[in-house]
Amino acid sequence: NSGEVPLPSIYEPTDIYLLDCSSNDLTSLDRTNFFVVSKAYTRSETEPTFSEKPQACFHKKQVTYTFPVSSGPKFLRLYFDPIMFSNSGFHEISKALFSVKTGSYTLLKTSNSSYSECGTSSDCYHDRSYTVKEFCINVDDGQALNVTFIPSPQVSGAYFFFNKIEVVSMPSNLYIRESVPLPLIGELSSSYYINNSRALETIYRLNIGGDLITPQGDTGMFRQWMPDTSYLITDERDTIIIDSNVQIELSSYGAPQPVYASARAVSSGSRNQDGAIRWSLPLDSGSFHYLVRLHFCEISKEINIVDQYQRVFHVYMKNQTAEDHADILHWAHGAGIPVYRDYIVDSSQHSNGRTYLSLSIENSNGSIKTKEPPAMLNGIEVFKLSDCNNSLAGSFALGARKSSWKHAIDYDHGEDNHLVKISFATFGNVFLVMIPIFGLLYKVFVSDVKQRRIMQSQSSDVHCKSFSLDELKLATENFSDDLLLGAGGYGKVYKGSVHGETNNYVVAIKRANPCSKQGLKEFETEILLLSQLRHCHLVSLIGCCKEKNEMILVYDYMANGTLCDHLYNTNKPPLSWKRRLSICIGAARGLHYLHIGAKHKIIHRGVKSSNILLDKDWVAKVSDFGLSKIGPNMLSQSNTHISTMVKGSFGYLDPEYYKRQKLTEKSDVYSFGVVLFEVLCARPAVLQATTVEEEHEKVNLAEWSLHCYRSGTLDQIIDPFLQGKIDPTCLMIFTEVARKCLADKGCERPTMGEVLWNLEQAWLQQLDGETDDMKISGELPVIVELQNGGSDPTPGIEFSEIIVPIGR
Ligand SMILES: Nc1ncnc2c1ncn2[C@@H]1O[C@H](COP(=O)(O)OP(=O)(O)OP(=O)(O)O)[C@@H](O)[C@H]1O
Repeated sequence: NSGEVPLPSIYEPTDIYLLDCSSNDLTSLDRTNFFVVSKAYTRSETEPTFSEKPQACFHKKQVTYTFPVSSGPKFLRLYFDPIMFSNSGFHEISKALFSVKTGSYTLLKTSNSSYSECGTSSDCYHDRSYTVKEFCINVDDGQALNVTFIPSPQVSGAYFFFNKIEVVSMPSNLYIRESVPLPLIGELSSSYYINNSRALETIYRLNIGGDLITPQGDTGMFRQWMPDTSYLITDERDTIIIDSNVQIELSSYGAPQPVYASARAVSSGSRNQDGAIRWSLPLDSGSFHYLVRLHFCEISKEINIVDQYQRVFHVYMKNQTAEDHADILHWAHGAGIPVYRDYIVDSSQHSNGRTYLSLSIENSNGSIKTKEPPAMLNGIEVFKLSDCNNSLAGSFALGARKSSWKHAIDYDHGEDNHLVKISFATFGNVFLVMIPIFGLLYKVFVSDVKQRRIMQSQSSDVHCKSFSLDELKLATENFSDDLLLGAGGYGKVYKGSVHGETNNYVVAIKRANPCSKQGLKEFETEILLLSQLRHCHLVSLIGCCKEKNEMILVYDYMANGTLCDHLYNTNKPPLSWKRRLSICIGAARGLHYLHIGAKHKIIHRGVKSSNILLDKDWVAKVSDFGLSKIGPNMLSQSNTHISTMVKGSFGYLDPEYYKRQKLTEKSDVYSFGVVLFEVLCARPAVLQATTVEEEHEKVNLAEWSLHCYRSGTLDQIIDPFLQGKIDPTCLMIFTEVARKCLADKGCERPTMGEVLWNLEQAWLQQLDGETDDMKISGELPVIVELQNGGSDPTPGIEFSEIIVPIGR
């Protein structure tokens, strides 16, 4: 996991292209046609100066720019300056709503909130630094690099703009090293592989303990390295900068010499006694994996391999051990030789719903009073990896400069728990404010700010196509009963067909019953919430209609209906165990995402097997968010929020929530435990009332399965169809986690992340334990991309994109 190939210190890119909209070469900014950029460009020492002319390319139509590059990995850099652009008087910035794609990858998507930090205010105008989005894309043999800008089809008058596009080739294997197993933080026993089909987005590139390194100072690829001070949680005065007193031998293009020539180390005079340095790097909300590269170089002459006086320390990420015995000399085989180590971090696993990467280095004896040289670090790079939908799009601020580094509210760990650090890096300036504040005040402050932000972001981020009533009448043959898929508390659901850009698409259309108690407010909550969520295991909302008092929601059509349709009271063939398990894993992923992966913590409150839908490939999608609660302040139950959960989901209801009105994400865990037993036993959560006295205890599945578990008779209630088909260890793990989900007290139940992990372990056991007979039982391959990085030989069908390419 370290790169040490000797190479010349400056890389010479085979391709360098710059499409610069401020250049005089572009006489017409209003280009309608696809065009090819063929001008090779060499970066000058200084950034080009800008004329008074408008300096952006923009259009209301989709435009593709083609770069005729050689095959291999490329840096693609997109430069945006909305202020400079909008001040030229050409366009209303709020309509600059667009996405950018290359090949099958969605690189970014703007929303109104992208411009909210400084909008078109003249305060921002003085700053000429761009927001730069940098991606690493692999171009296949014989292909060109196509960059497509797509104005939002939902907003009339939407247009795209950019100021520059830069394409620079990079050495192969620089970031994506296909066959190299990378440790997954939190799951160090498992390895993670990144292959060339993944696109990367640079989130951070920091010169730890050093100054800004401009693109011209890089090893030939024009990467910019920022100082780390904005992300430092430890007081800078408790760290020391060590400068090199050895010759540095660059052995790869990993980082330029100045990154290695200085490092930040734990100060022996630190007022913190814990001998650690901590950084906190905000990450995009959403469920992404990140590649974290740490650069090290031993730069003290005194430390050499034979000497006992060695520098050995710990590295932690997300409060988990990344390196127990970081030994730079040992890794690099000498002083002055740079080395890097790569790690994978899963942002959806963050505790408490925070999306940031906490990183710390710590002296090996955990103290500042060490005789050994202190822990040190030279550089950090962090890349977001494209997700299962080939998307990198996350929150994207263009109004604020250094977008990904917009602001971070975080608090230190360990002894400094009372310290709140708020860093605002906007408009090119960095303000660091250290506010000593006690826990309670912190909570009130953060929850208040969050609550307001949630409301603001909710209203600004809505991307939901508006359908006319006529369109939906046409789609459903005037809401014909022949097209009825089902009915729920909200109203009837119809199968329908709507027009996309090129084809017709099948959708599910949910029309509110005028008598439904789920009123306008709840209808809007569902739209606001679902339109911001996108995950392979959540059903996708495509659009809505609010015309003539109608409230209609349009979703992706799930061809295989609900999970419960396949478990009981059905003529459908029973599902195999592996299919059931893979459905449970998918649904657990969806819920796990809601709890900690989404922008704000969301409690579903309506988890049940009829709200787990199955698409044509049997991928599970959690649906029905009408009851969901969002945000940090979920304990305060609003009377206006109709709780059909209480009415409609008897059998799934968390006893703690029911008795004490205490709603936490563990209520979803309870309900999911009931679903797990439904899946295992193929019976409903609640049986129809029985007249046979001794059968009463069987009515409620949760109670009955716990009773059977305790009395050791669980095997008697398992679906007979599954007899002999479940690996015993798999069954043990499955029942154990299902049982724990049903614990009386929320605090004794596992988190959704733990449930997911256990189900994945059960899956692995099932695969391991399968006899040949089981394997040839006519089963379709069921695919699970394991959270722990375990690779499946036939990846690909577990995840699907939004099926209908309209709407969001
Ligand atoms: N996206 C979809 N694709 C296919 N069928 C769907 C879709 N959404 C809902 N259905 C069908 O419509 C039925 C009713 O769904 P709905 O979500 O309104 O109610 P529910 O979840 O069953 O009940 P409640 O709203 O009371 O919780 C479902 O049981 C399912 O059969």
